[in-house]
Amino acid sequence: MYIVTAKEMYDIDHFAMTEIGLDGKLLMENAGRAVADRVTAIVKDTDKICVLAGSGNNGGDGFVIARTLLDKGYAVQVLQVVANDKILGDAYYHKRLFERCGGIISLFDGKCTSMITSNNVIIDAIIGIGSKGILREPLASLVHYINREAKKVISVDIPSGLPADEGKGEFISIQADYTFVIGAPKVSAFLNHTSPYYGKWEPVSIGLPSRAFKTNTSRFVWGIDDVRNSLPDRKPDDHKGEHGKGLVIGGSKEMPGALAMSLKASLRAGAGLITGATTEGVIRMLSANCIEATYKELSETNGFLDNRTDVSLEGYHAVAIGMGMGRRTCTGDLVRSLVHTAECPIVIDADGLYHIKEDLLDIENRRYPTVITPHPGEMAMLLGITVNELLLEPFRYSREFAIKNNSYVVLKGMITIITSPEGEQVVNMSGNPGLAKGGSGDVLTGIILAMIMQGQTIFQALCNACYIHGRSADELISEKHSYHDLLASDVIDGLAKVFRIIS
Ligand SMILES: NC(=O)C1=CN([C@@H]2O[C@H](COP(=O)(O)OP(=O)(O)OC[C@H]3O[C@@H](n4cnc5c(N)ncnc54)[C@H](O)[C@@H]3O)[C@@H](O)[C@H]2O)[C@@H](O)CC1
Ligand SMILES: [K+]
Repeated sequence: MYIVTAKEMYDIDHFAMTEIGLDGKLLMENAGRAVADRVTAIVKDTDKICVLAGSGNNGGDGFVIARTLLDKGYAVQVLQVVANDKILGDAYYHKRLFERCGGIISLFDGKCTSMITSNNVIIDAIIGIGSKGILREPLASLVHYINREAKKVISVDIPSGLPADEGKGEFISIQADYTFVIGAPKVSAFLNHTSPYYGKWEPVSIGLPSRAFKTNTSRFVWGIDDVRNSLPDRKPDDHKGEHGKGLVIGGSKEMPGALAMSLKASLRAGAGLITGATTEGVIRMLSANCIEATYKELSETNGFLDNRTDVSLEGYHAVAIGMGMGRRTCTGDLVRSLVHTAECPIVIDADGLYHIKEDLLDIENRRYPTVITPHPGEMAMLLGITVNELLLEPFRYSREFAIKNNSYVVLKGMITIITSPEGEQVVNMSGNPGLAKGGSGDVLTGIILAMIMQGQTIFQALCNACYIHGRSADELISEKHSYHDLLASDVIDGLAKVFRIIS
């Protein structure tokens, strides 16, 4: 499933019409019918439906929906929210079809709000992705009224007034209960501040060819089929070396568990051999608990790693660094020197991110893949901006950082955005609020480390790791756990089921 900006969606429509030859009226017919089909699944035969139709093609979709529902026997009428002379082109064509089928259209006079209260389902086809700036009057007041009074609101393509793109914090929008997105979800369906306006959303296909999407966008949602297609099988004659020898560097006297979580997750996610490099004290605590890992003792100052040991990375296929190591200056020296010298992929997480902020050039100049896995607070810290600024435009900030610093960025959050150094972006939607706990990130880093040693591309490995991590939490919530009690270590145990589902 692709994710589009408004411009990309217009380019896709344009491509379908000019390069493929699909007629705009046909696309509108397909859109309206597909939405009407979904509407019939969520309304009752006895419901009274009011379609609000605006001036553009979104309004045109509304006329098709109204005609289709009328034909199916539903009590449906249209409230046209703009003057007659504003309905033009394909929308006018479909308005006429609706009228000729016996459809009734009322004109919104700025007051006739009884249409909203006397119908129990509102279909919002006021404005789609053509919305510019903040909604003007009288539509702004109408939207406020609907949000206050309407019973069930179903938006067509996007809640009217909501921006399709990121970077816009001020708007007046319909609060939908359901949104049927036309062709592909828009970027705003994935942002913290705009996604709640969609209610439950679902894409509907209108016959736009996949060539049109491939040509015009490079952003998509990673799903289980993508995992199945890219995760390499384990062959009967494989040996442990073929599944990667990974090194996890982290831990301190204050946070020994973070390292344990990454080690165990990495082993459960299929790594061949995993070594934990940490302080003597942490090794003593963990070794009985995580017996499948091996350990390497590093030098320390008062229980925190320092840079006095000469850490050899010879023979390791990938390294993860940062979890539970703390923010002592001596530890920072170790992180920066390893990032500088490691001749293999390196995953930097948690306090490791804090330490690299001082010298991002170390990352930019690396000749081997670098993966950073920040949550929004860490990403904002790396960028020198506020979390609110980041969350207003997470796709743009991630892409700019990844390209500028030649690194893969896994920006964790309600949804996770994975960006390659070339700017390709994937969204992972598995996972749930039960993951908002200490240790979840350490588990994800462990899974990432394992995945990047399994012979997929680094980008696929990151997408698969995020999907698998979130899916484990989803399976656990659907069975025996709740958002409240789920622990990071449960997510490690849940991996067994996810791998069985995938294979
Ligand atoms: N081939 C296509 O382009 C297709 C488009 N489709 C639909 O068409 C929509 C896009 O259509 P349009 O580009 O015509 O645009 P819209 O229908 O989204 O809205 C454009 C209209 O809204 C008005 N408007 C914009 N900003 C406003 C504001 N702040 N306050 C008040 N009025 C404002 C404009 O004056 C314009 O008349 C999509 O969202 C989708 O629903 C579908 O029918 C499928 C095919
Ligand atoms: K709409």
